[in-house]
Amino acid sequence: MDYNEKILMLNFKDLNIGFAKTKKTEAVKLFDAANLKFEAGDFVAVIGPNGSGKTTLFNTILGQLTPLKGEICFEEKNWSALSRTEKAKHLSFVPSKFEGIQHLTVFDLIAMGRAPYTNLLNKLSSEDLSVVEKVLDQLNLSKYKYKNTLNLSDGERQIAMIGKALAQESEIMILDEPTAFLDYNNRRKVLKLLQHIVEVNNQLVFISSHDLELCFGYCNRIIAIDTRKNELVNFNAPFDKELIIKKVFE
Ligand SMILES: Nc1ncnc2c1ncn2[C@@H]1O[C@H](COP(=O)(O)OP(=O)(O)OP(=O)(O)O)[C@@H](O)[C@H]1O
Repeated sequence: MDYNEKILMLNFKDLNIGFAKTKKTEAVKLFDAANLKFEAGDFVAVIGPNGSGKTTLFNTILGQLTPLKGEICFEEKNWSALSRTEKAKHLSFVPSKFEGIQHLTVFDLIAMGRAPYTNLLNKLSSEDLSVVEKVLDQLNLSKYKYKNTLNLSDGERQIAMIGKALAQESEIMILDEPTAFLDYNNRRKVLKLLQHIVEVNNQLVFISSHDLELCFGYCNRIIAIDTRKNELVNFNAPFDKELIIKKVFE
Protein backbone atom coordinates (compact mmCIF):
# COMPACT_ATOMS: atom_id res chain seq x y z
CA MET A 1 0.00 0.00 0.00
CA ASP A 2 1.17 3.49 -0.84
CA TYR A 3 0.94 5.48 2.40
CA ASN A 4 0.92 8.71 0.43
CA GLU A 5 -2.19 7.60 -1.41
CA LYS A 6 -5.03 9.99 -0.69
CA ILE A 7 -8.43 8.68 0.39
CA LEU A 8 -11.27 10.05 -1.72
CA MET A 9 -14.12 11.29 0.45
CA LEU A 10 -16.44 13.57 -1.47
CA ASN A 11 -16.89 13.70 -5.19
CA PHE A 12 -19.02 16.37 -6.88
CA LYS A 13 -20.28 14.79 -10.09
CA ASP A 14 -21.59 17.24 -12.68
CA LEU A 15 -23.12 19.28 -9.84
CA ASN A 16 -25.29 22.39 -10.18
CA ILE A 17 -25.97 24.30 -6.98
CA GLY A 18 -29.11 26.36 -6.41
CA PHE A 19 -32.73 26.20 -5.39
CA ALA A 20 -35.19 23.83 -7.03
CA LYS A 21 -38.45 25.03 -8.53
CA THR A 22 -41.34 25.03 -6.07
CA LYS A 23 -45.07 25.57 -6.54
CA LYS A 24 -44.53 29.26 -5.88
CA THR A 25 -41.02 29.97 -7.19
CA GLU A 26 -38.91 29.28 -10.24
CA ALA A 27 -35.63 27.36 -9.94
CA VAL A 28 -32.60 29.52 -9.13
CA LYS A 29 -29.23 28.28 -10.34
CA LEU A 30 -26.28 29.77 -8.46
CA PHE A 31 -23.22 27.99 -9.89
CA ASP A 32 -21.70 24.87 -11.45
CA ALA A 33 -19.64 22.78 -9.08
CA ALA A 34 -18.75 20.11 -11.59
CA ASN A 35 -16.28 17.33 -11.00
CA LEU A 36 -14.42 18.35 -7.89
CA LYS A 37 -12.89 15.74 -5.60
CA PHE A 38 -12.07 16.15 -1.91
CA GLU A 39 -9.79 13.85 0.00
CA ALA A 40 -8.91 12.98 3.58
CA GLY A 41 -6.40 15.56 4.80
CA ASP A 42 -7.86 18.41 2.76
CA PHE A 43 -8.51 21.66 4.63
CA VAL A 44 -10.76 23.55 2.25
CA ALA A 45 -11.88 27.18 2.44
CA VAL A 46 -15.00 28.13 0.53
CA ILE A 47 -14.82 31.80 -0.41
CA GLY A 48 -16.97 34.17 -2.42
CA PRO A 49 -18.77 37.49 -2.15
CA ASN A 50 -21.83 37.93 0.08
CA GLY A 51 -24.79 36.11 -1.40
CA SER A 52 -22.67 34.03 -3.81
CA GLY A 53 -23.84 30.72 -2.35
CA LYS A 54 -21.42 29.42 0.30
CA THR A 55 -24.20 28.52 2.75
CA THR A 56 -26.25 27.05 -0.10
CA LEU A 57 -23.30 24.82 -1.04
CA PHE A 58 -22.97 23.67 2.58
CA ASN A 59 -26.72 23.04 2.85
CA THR A 60 -26.49 20.93 -0.30
CA ILE A 61 -23.59 18.89 1.09
CA LEU A 62 -25.51 18.51 4.36
CA GLY A 63 -28.43 17.08 2.38
CA GLN A 64 -30.83 19.86 3.32
CA LEU A 65 -31.06 20.98 -0.32
CA THR A 66 -31.11 18.84 -3.44
CA PRO A 67 -28.64 19.72 -6.20
CA LEU A 68 -30.32 21.12 -9.32
CA LYS A 69 -28.26 18.64 -11.33
CA GLY A 70 -25.70 15.93 -10.69
CA GLU A 71 -24.84 14.22 -7.43
CA ILE A 72 -22.51 14.25 -4.46
CA CYS A 73 -20.81 10.92 -3.82
CA PHE A 74 -19.32 9.88 -0.51
CA GLU A 75 -16.68 7.17 -0.97
CA GLU A 76 -18.36 6.44 -4.34
CA LYS A 77 -21.86 6.01 -2.81
CA ASN A 78 -24.57 8.51 -3.66
CA TRP A 79 -24.69 10.70 -0.58
CA SER A 80 -28.44 11.33 -0.84
CA ALA A 81 -29.09 7.59 -0.44
CA LEU A 82 -27.68 7.62 3.11
CA SER A 83 -30.03 7.97 6.09
CA ARG A 84 -29.77 10.99 8.38
CA THR A 85 -28.06 8.91 11.12
CA GLU A 86 -25.62 7.37 8.66
CA LYS A 87 -24.79 10.83 7.33
CA ALA A 88 -24.23 12.10 10.88
CA LYS A 89 -21.59 9.41 11.40
CA HIS A 90 -19.69 10.71 8.39
CA LEU A 91 -20.36 14.44 8.52
CA SER A 92 -20.53 17.00 11.33
CA PHE A 93 -21.59 20.62 11.09
CA VAL A 94 -20.60 23.62 13.20
CA PRO A 95 -22.78 26.73 12.79
CA SER A 96 -21.11 30.14 12.92
CA LYS A 97 -22.77 31.21 16.15
CA PHE A 98 -23.92 29.21 19.14
CA GLU A 99 -25.15 31.32 22.03
CA GLY A 100 -25.07 28.57 24.66
CA ILE A 101 -28.01 26.98 26.45
CA GLN A 102 -29.06 27.38 30.08
CA HIS A 103 -27.88 24.40 32.20
CA LEU A 104 -25.97 22.86 29.26
CA THR A 105 -22.38 22.32 30.34
CA VAL A 106 -19.38 21.95 28.06
CA PHE A 107 -19.41 18.24 28.88
CA ASP A 108 -23.10 17.96 27.89
CA LEU A 109 -22.47 19.85 24.65
CA ILE A 110 -19.60 17.62 23.61
CA ALA A 111 -21.54 14.52 24.66
CA MET A 112 -24.31 15.62 22.24
CA GLY A 113 -21.83 14.83 19.48
CA ARG A 114 -22.25 11.14 20.38
CA ALA A 115 -25.98 11.22 19.48
CA PRO A 116 -25.57 9.18 16.24
CA TYR A 117 -24.12 6.33 18.33
CA THR A 118 -26.41 6.30 21.39
CA ASN A 119 -29.80 4.64 21.82
CA LEU A 120 -33.17 6.39 22.04
CA LEU A 121 -32.53 7.32 25.69
CA ASN A 122 -29.23 8.94 24.68
CA LYS A 123 -27.40 6.95 27.35
CA LEU A 124 -23.65 7.23 26.93
CA SER A 125 -21.67 3.99 26.84
CA SER A 126 -18.22 3.74 28.40
CA GLU A 127 -16.81 4.16 24.89
CA ASP A 128 -18.86 7.35 24.38
CA LEU A 129 -17.61 8.69 27.71
CA SER A 130 -14.01 7.98 26.82
CA VAL A 131 -14.42 9.78 23.45
CA VAL A 132 -15.85 12.83 25.25
CA GLU A 133 -12.98 12.82 27.77
CA LYS A 134 -10.45 12.48 24.94
CA VAL A 135 -11.94 15.48 23.11
CA LEU A 136 -12.01 17.58 26.31
CA ASP A 137 -8.37 16.74 26.78
CA GLN A 138 -7.37 17.29 23.12
CA LEU A 139 -8.96 20.75 23.05
CA ASN A 140 -7.73 21.73 26.50
CA LEU A 141 -11.33 22.09 27.64
CA SER A 142 -11.16 19.90 30.76
CA LYS A 143 -11.00 22.96 33.01
CA TYR A 144 -14.34 24.13 31.58
CA LYS A 145 -15.93 20.69 31.70
CA TYR A 146 -18.75 21.64 34.09
CA LYS A 147 -19.03 25.27 33.03
CA ASN A 148 -22.37 26.42 31.67
CA THR A 149 -22.14 27.04 27.90
CA LEU A 150 -23.85 30.42 28.46
CA ASN A 151 -20.90 31.55 30.57
CA LEU A 152 -18.13 30.94 28.06
CA SER A 153 -16.46 33.56 25.92
CA ASP A 154 -17.24 33.45 22.17
CA GLY A 155 -13.85 31.86 21.51
CA GLU A 156 -14.26 29.19 24.20
CA ARG A 157 -17.78 28.42 22.97
CA GLN A 158 -16.58 28.06 19.37
CA ILE A 159 -13.89 25.62 20.47
CA ALA A 160 -16.49 23.70 22.52
CA MET A 161 -18.66 23.48 19.38
CA ILE A 162 -15.69 22.08 17.47
CA GLY A 163 -15.38 19.58 20.34
CA LYS A 164 -18.98 18.48 19.79
CA ALA A 165 -18.21 17.91 16.11
CA LEU A 166 -15.00 16.04 16.99
CA ALA A 167 -16.89 13.77 19.39
CA GLN A 168 -19.08 12.83 16.44
CA GLU A 169 -15.99 11.12 14.98
CA SER A 170 -17.04 11.92 11.43
CA GLU A 171 -14.53 11.96 8.60
CA ILE A 172 -15.90 15.24 7.27
CA MET A 173 -16.45 18.46 9.20
CA ILE A 174 -18.14 21.58 7.84
CA LEU A 175 -17.86 24.90 9.68
CA ASP A 176 -19.89 27.89 8.57
CA GLU A 177 -17.79 31.03 9.14
CA PRO A 178 -16.11 29.61 12.27
CA THR A 179 -14.19 32.81 12.99
CA ALA A 180 -16.89 35.38 12.22
CA PHE A 181 -17.36 36.46 15.83
CA LEU A 182 -13.84 35.98 17.11
CA ASP A 183 -11.02 38.40 17.85
CA TYR A 184 -7.61 38.37 16.12
CA ASN A 185 -6.01 35.82 18.47
CA ASN A 186 -8.97 33.47 18.66
CA ARG A 187 -9.32 33.43 14.86
CA ARG A 188 -5.78 32.16 14.56
CA LYS A 189 -6.25 29.75 17.46
CA VAL A 190 -9.32 28.17 15.86
CA LEU A 191 -7.74 27.88 12.39
CA LYS A 192 -4.58 26.40 13.86
CA LEU A 193 -6.67 23.91 15.80
CA LEU A 194 -8.58 22.91 12.66
CA GLN A 195 -5.34 22.58 10.69
CA HIS A 196 -4.03 20.31 13.46
CA ILE A 197 -7.24 18.23 13.45
CA VAL A 198 -6.98 17.76 9.68
CA GLU A 199 -3.39 16.57 10.00
CA VAL A 200 -3.72 14.36 13.07
CA ASN A 201 -7.13 12.80 12.31
CA ASN A 202 -6.74 12.84 8.51
CA GLN A 203 -10.18 14.42 8.26
CA LEU A 204 -11.70 16.49 5.48
CA VAL A 205 -12.60 19.94 6.80
CA PHE A 206 -14.52 22.71 5.00
CA ILE A 207 -14.83 26.24 6.31
CA SER A 208 -16.46 29.28 4.76
CA SER A 209 -14.84 32.60 5.46
CA HIS A 210 -14.52 36.21 4.39
CA ASP A 211 -11.10 36.40 6.03
CA LEU A 212 -8.94 35.60 3.02
CA GLU A 213 -5.61 36.00 4.83
CA LEU A 214 -6.64 33.29 7.30
CA CYS A 215 -7.66 30.97 4.45
CA PHE A 216 -4.39 31.63 2.61
CA GLY A 217 -2.43 30.98 5.79
CA TYR A 218 -3.99 27.76 7.04
CA CYS A 219 -5.92 25.94 4.30
CA ASN A 220 -4.40 23.75 1.61
CA ARG A 221 -7.26 24.27 -0.84
CA ILE A 222 -9.54 27.14 -1.69
CA ILE A 223 -12.72 26.75 -3.67
CA ALA A 224 -13.93 30.11 -4.85
CA ILE A 225 -17.32 31.03 -6.23
CA ASP A 226 -16.74 32.97 -9.44
CA THR A 227 -20.00 34.92 -9.78
CA ARG A 228 -19.16 36.16 -13.29
CA LYS A 229 -18.91 32.68 -14.74
CA ASN A 230 -21.23 31.10 -12.17
CA GLU A 231 -18.78 28.37 -11.37
CA LEU A 232 -16.75 27.00 -8.50
CA VAL A 233 -13.02 27.29 -9.08
CA ASN A 234 -10.42 25.20 -7.26
CA PHE A 235 -7.02 26.49 -6.10
CA ASN A 236 -4.32 24.46 -4.37
CA ALA A 237 -1.66 25.83 -1.99
CA PRO A 238 0.69 27.62 -2.41
CA PHE A 239 -1.89 30.19 -3.43
CA ASP A 240 -1.54 32.98 -5.92
CA LYS A 241 -3.37 35.45 -3.68
CA GLU A 242 -3.65 38.24 -6.24
CA LEU A 243 -5.06 35.92 -8.88
CA ILE A 244 -7.68 34.55 -6.49
CA ILE A 245 -8.76 38.00 -5.30
CA LYS A 246 -8.93 39.28 -8.88
CA LYS A 247 -10.95 36.29 -10.04
CA VAL A 248 -13.47 36.40 -7.22
CA PHE A 249 -13.75 39.94 -5.90
CA GLU A 250 -12.79 42.41 -8.65
N1 LIG B 1 -34.82 29.69 -0.51
C1 LIG B 1 -34.19 30.43 -1.41
N2 LIG B 1 -34.64 30.51 -2.68
C2 LIG B 1 -34.00 31.25 -3.62
N3 LIG B 1 -32.86 31.96 -3.37
C3 LIG B 1 -32.38 31.93 -2.12
C4 LIG B 1 -32.98 31.17 -1.08
N4 LIG B 1 -32.25 31.33 0.06
C5 LIG B 1 -31.22 32.13 -0.27
N5 LIG B 1 -31.31 32.50 -1.56
C6 LIG B 1 -30.35 33.35 -2.32
O1 LIG B 1 -29.25 32.52 -2.70
C7 LIG B 1 -28.06 33.32 -2.77
C8 LIG B 1 -26.94 32.64 -1.98
O2 LIG B 1 -27.17 32.75 -0.59
P1 LIG B 1 -26.14 32.16 0.47
O3 LIG B 1 -26.71 32.45 1.82
O4 LIG B 1 -25.85 30.75 0.12
O5 LIG B 1 -24.86 33.06 0.20
P2 LIG B 1 -23.52 33.19 1.05
O6 LIG B 1 -22.40 33.15 0.06
O7 LIG B 1 -23.50 32.20 2.15
O8 LIG B 1 -23.67 34.67 1.61
P3 LIG B 1 -22.97 35.43 2.87
O9 LIG B 1 -21.50 35.55 2.56
O10 LIG B 1 -23.64 36.76 2.82
O11 LIG B 1 -23.28 34.64 4.11
C9 LIG B 1 -28.43 34.70 -2.25
O12 LIG B 1 -28.62 35.54 -3.36
C10 LIG B 1 -29.73 34.47 -1.51
O13 LIG B 1 -30.57 35.60 -1.57
